Amino acid sequence: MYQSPRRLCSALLQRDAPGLRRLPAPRLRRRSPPPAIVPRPASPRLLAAVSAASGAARSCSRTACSMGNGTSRLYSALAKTLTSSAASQHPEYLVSPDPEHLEPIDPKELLEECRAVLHTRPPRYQRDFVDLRTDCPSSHPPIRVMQWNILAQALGEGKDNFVQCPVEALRWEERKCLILEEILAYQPDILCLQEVDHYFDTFHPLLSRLGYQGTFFPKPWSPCLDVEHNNGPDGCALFFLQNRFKLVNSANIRLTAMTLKTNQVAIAQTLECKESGRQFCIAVTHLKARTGWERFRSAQGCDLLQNLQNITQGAKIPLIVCGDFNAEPTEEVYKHFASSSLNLNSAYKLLSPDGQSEPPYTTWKIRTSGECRHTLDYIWYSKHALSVRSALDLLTEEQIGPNRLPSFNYPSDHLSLVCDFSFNEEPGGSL
Ligand SMILES: NC(=O)C1=CN([C@@H]2O[C@H](COP(=O)(O)OP(=O)(O)OC[C@H]3O[C@@H](n4cnc5c(N)ncnc54)[C@H](OP(=O)(O)O)[C@@H]3O)[C@@H](O)[C@H]2O)C=CC1
Ligand SMILES: [Mg+2]
Repeated sequence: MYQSPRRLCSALLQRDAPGLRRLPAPRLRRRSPPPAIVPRPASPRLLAAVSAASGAARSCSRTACSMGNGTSRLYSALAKTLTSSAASQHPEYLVSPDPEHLEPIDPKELLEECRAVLHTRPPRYQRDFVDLRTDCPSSHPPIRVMQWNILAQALGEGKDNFVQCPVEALRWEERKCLILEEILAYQPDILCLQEVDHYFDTFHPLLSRLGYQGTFFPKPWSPCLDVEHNNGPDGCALFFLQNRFKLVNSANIRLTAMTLKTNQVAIAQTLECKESGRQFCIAVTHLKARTGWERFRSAQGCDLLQNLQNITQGAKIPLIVCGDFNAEPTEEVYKHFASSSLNLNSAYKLLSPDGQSEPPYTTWKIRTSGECRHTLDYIWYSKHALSVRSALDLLTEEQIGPNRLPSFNYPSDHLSLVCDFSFNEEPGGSL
């Protein structure tokens, strides 16, 4: 019998964890790329669970481990016992446990449990933070932002055609742990995700119990819904740590293109830092994919910029925009963002020697049509109000490997981007 979901839930039942505790900080370095690996040590007391999970995983057929089973159903069952009877009238993917009724999870414990589930996988690669500090002393801790298209489970299994990726590498019960491991390794204060099709059964309950407040906005006609055994629509999700920020306002935006409503969405939230009292706006989006849709993406980008102009009161409130723009830096939508009156810069350009070039790739996969290596994901920020203190380096080509992504040791076809921001000292013009 497949037992790993039950073992994973053991952290959920813990009663003595005081909330999110910082794990040892990842190493910081200055522009030196040793391709190190991070072993996944299994603690002795977890060995029984590890062997049960791996044995079950080995014997689990693709059908038996399809989306929405195991942990998903367990969480949904839990939710139905904890929330009002009205919840049971909704489809399974809309049922969410009430975090008020759930105990906090110790992130170290959850990380250990993820690593136990993943112990048969190849080791995780080390990525280092590159120190980008200029002369911006700040008395407050930085704000760590993670941008990541995590790959919708339904699209990965049913539509994306990653021809070099074995189906076993995509099994949700393990891929979920790879995603959580990445989040727990970098401990972002703010998490901006695309292609989330396990919000209600996985990310919302778990991240709530790690201290995050979450918002989800599904695509109106998610392509996930075309896939058999799907787990509901995919969409954008935004999480922030409740002990660091207070929500001031929140907007779910359905993007338009030339006045037409489109299938793409964004979430924009104004947050107030509890330490400094300073406000900023954080937005997440996922623009229309595929070649031939460049003008459509450009129009969606213009609509998003217009919305953000209003929300930031004409750039008075500092802004961070995370997204899978599905556009190379040569595209019109990129140019709109780079030249907007919102005064934005793209954080990952700062990793280049001259600070002017985007990285060579943020997604790398092999489809039936061939190899697709592109820079599509960005973290934009108000350059007058914010500074990037450090950024997480990308995986190297050697680390990504010949079969590209996703793989047994990386769960998505897109790399996560992570930056530490601080407010510039002069408050003139910013709230
Ligand atoms: N019922 C209805 O009336 C409607 C239904 N739909 C459904 O939505 C789908 C399109 O939705 P839309 O939001 O425009 O989707 P997009 O074209 O934006 O792509 C959807 C997803 O497919 C991935 N993708 C990109 N390129 C490829 C590729 N070459 N092969 C496989 N997957 C790829 C994208 O991933 P990434 O971003 O990582 O590249 C993205 O997450 C339709 O196929 C239909 O199923 C849409 C509108 C109306
Ligand atoms: Mg995709």
